[in-house]
Amino acid sequence: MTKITVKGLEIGTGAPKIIVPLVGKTEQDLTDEVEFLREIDFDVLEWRVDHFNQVDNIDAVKKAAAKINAVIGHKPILFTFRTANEGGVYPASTEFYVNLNKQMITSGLIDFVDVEVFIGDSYVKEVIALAHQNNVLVIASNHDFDKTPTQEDIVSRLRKMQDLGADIPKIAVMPRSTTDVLTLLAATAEMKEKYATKPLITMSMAGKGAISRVAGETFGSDLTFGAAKNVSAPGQLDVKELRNILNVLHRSLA
Ligand SMILES: O=C1C[C@@](O)(C(=O)O)C[C@@H](O)[C@@H]1O
Repeated sequence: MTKITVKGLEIGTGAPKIIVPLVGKTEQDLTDEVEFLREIDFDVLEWRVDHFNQVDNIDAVKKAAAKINAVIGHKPILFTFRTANEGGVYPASTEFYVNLNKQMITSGLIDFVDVEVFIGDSYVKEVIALAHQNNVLVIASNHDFDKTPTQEDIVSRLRKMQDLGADIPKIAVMPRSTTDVLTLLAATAEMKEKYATKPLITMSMAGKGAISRVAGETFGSDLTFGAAKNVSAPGQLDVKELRNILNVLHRSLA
């Protein structure tokens, strides 16, 4: 498995790295949240731009990204527009989505971009190619807020992302039962042991799935999302507690 190093952060070795989402609505909210994050121990910042009230104004998006970068730019920054189909808050066309991502990829302000794999293979390939030309890494993603697909289906989605050229495949699914949580963990382990050539991110959401957000080093998920101020999905743990649990588990595995 290849590890990835971004801004000195090694992904794919040791305890899972922590991504903290930023979900401010206004430029002021974002500024306040980012200031607050200065003092927080985390590894990657995710800007969930679909929450931003000026997301339809590319100049405003770039201006906000520059402000975020000025404060947190020593850490990797992940730019994510989550579509409404997959749990985001701003309904947008595919053209809007692709254009926004392309504009940000060439802005020099981000390290990672999140691309939803089911937006269409040709769009995904186009965005990945542009990202790689601009030294931006791609997290390909898929979210099911309703259910947990079968183990086979989860593995096949992760493999598809990897085959399309993503640097990190990611899937988030909703459990309806404890067995669903096991399905996600089993799919993660299968992907990791049999197919993965890249770091992975997987999680089972909500309270029932929270165990999957701390168990990545055992099962094969290399990054995990934790909340500093606000959660961006159900089941995210407090970032400080999350770091403690990850470290405790890491020590037991060493
Ligand atoms: O894809 C993900 C994972 C996530 O949905 C979670 O369950 O932690 C949170 C989102 O902000 C992020 O983009």
